[in-house]
Amino acid sequence: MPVLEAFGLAKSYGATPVFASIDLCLQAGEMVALLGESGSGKSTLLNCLAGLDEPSAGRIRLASAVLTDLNESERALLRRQHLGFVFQAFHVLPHLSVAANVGLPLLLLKRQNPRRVQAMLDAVGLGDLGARMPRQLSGGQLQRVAIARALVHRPALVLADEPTGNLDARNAATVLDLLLEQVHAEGSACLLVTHSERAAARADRCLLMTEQGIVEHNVQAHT
Ligand SMILES: Nc1ncnc2c1ncn2[C@@H]1O[C@H](COP(=O)(O)OP(=O)(O)OP(=O)(O)O)[C@@H](O)[C@H]1O
Repeated sequence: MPVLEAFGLAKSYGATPVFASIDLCLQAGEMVALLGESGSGKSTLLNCLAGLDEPSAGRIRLASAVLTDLNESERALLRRQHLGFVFQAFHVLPHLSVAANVGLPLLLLKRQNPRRVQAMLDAVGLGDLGARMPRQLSGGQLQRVAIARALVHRPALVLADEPTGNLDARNAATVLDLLLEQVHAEGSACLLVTHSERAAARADRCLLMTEQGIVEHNVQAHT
């Protein structure tokens, strides 16, 4: 069964439509890139899929729950259990150590597990840096912390919004490869919003947001 299914999603602000006729299906363990012009509604769609915003029409099923039938507190619980997030601006908490940041989703679920935290730190190449504070890390390292945190609780779905937007080309490639590797290893699905065809080419498949809805998109592979 797919991890995420959306049917006929539409979103308007007042009389202004942002998107319409969005159908989407993500399987476990696949990273799907979502491209689209600025303002086409990619971030708004991610917010709807995360249950942070409500679509004007349509239905979303996430991890066998119908998200669009849930109230706000039920959506918050579903988000905590089944979603991981990676943002452009890292969103690592500055007053917590690297290990505490990675362990936060487990703490919130009352499933603390230092061995799992260490395994995720090892997986993203930060095995020796768990005791450091975020200010002692580079941008590329901070995004690796965010990837470890997004996956530590084995979420069904990871939503990544421009995760390499603040990184140089070399760090961007490393971070994307790590995200892809971890998504494959952990069996989560990942929706990667990006402006970069180069980033999109690293995903398992690529979609394009258009005024007619979402369509499959072929990207040229670059290194
Ligand atoms: N709260 C809001 N109220 C009214 N309009 C909004 C609101 N949030 C977003 N919009 C509008 O919805 C449209 C889509 O915005 P969104 O940020 O989802 O696009 P995007 O594809 O993610 O853009 P970018 O690639 O530039 O980040 C834009 O025209 C934006 O101005």
